[in-house]
Amino acid sequence: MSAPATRTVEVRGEPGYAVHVGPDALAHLTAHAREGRRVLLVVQPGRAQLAAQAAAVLADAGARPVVVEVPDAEAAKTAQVLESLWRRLGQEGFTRDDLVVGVGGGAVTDLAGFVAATWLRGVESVLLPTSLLGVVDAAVGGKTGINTPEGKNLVGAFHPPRAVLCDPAWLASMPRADYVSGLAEVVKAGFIADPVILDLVEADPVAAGDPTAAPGLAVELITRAVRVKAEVVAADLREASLREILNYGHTFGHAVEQVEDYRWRHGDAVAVGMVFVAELAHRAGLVDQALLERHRTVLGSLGLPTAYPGPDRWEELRTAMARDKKSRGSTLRFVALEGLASPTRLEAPDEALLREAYEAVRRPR
Ligand SMILES: NC(=O)c1ccc[n+]([C@@H]2O[C@H](COP(=O)([O-])OP(=O)(O)OC[C@H]3O[C@@H](n4cnc5c(N)ncnc54)[C@H](O)[C@@H]3O)[C@@H](O)[C@H]2O)c1
Ligand SMILES: O=C(O)C(=O)C[C@@H](O)[C@H](O)[C@H](O)COP(=O)(O)O
Ligand SMILES: [Zn+2]
Repeated sequence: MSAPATRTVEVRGEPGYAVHVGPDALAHLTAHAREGRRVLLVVQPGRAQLAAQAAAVLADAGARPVVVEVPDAEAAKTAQVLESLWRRLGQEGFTRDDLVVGVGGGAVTDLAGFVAATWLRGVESVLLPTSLLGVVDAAVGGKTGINTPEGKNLVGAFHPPRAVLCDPAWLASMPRADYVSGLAEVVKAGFIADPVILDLVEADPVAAGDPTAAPGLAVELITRAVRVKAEVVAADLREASLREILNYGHTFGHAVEQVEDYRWRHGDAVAVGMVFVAELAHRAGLVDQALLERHRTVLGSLGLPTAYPGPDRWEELRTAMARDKKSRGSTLRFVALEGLASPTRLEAPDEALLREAYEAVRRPR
């Protein structure tokens, strides 16, 4: 089977940047290596081989790479880890001309991006996402940050990278459940803006869930989702309004993650969140029965959860939703659809409808 060609999605901005997806992605790192340029590679455990390849590309072009491994997953997104990276940059004498490169999943690209945003009030970053969620979501769009004991992503900055590079072959080692969870964000892009994504998944959900067996489909789905995000963040980097559509399914999804003490995968929670808000929008007269059911069939065909059964946790979920970043005062605000690829806001929905939507996602189908 021949490897798919590398595709490039441009993210417009000042400055803009490119997202390269395909087998030649790593070669684009050379464009960011200058003679003598110091480069801090912030690396997730397990990604040392890729980091070594990236360091070699940089060194061959005359740059001076420094490789630092950070703790795995959310343990990387702490003030302590951030401080240790600032100290290292100081010890190595990094200046404003130098570069930070993140190698790993979304946790590391968030951290590396925030180190770059804060060192000397901002140096350049290049991100090498190695998870599906990383390439279609976390690494693109300029949101960087860390967690505090009070919650996720509470400290951060908008600091777009200078490039995002991903060879889908890097994703092959991902556990299947994590890959499928990342597909929830791809499906989200389908519902809010690009229905071809839904058609592709519906045509062959097995292939869509297997980047090794179907690398061409993986590149197609990834670049389509990246294009949706690129268009949105180019128009509204700081989430003044339009960018909120990327939060489709996240109001209920974030609440499930919180109530479940973050034991649920993010994409799994977003999948149930999309079904919840589709149920809500259906009851509000915005979404017809066919579009509602399409949520269940597309997500379910990939093996994503479409229900949140179990004991009644409505009060906890309702409280968690009120703390959503999109809330204003005590008013709940949802991103909903008023038709396929036609996102809108659903503000202060009737409490009875909210409860009905919850009961609908409590019942497994
Ligand atoms: N900035 C944004 O806009 C944005 C958007 C979405 C998510 N995020 C953030 O991204 C993070 C979630 O990203 P994630 O799902 O990539 O999680 P993650 O970075 O924690 O990675 C999940 C696990 O997968 C492993 N992993 C990574 N690449 C792998 C590979 N190729 N093979 C095998 N294992 C691999 C990691 O080591 C980790 O154990 C969260 O912190 C979230 O807040 C940010
Ligand atoms: O990039 C965005 O904007 C998003 O909303 C993308 C989401 O999929 C993602 O989960 C993001 O981390 C949510 O951001 P946050 O503002 O809730 O931290
Ligand atoms: Zn998300």
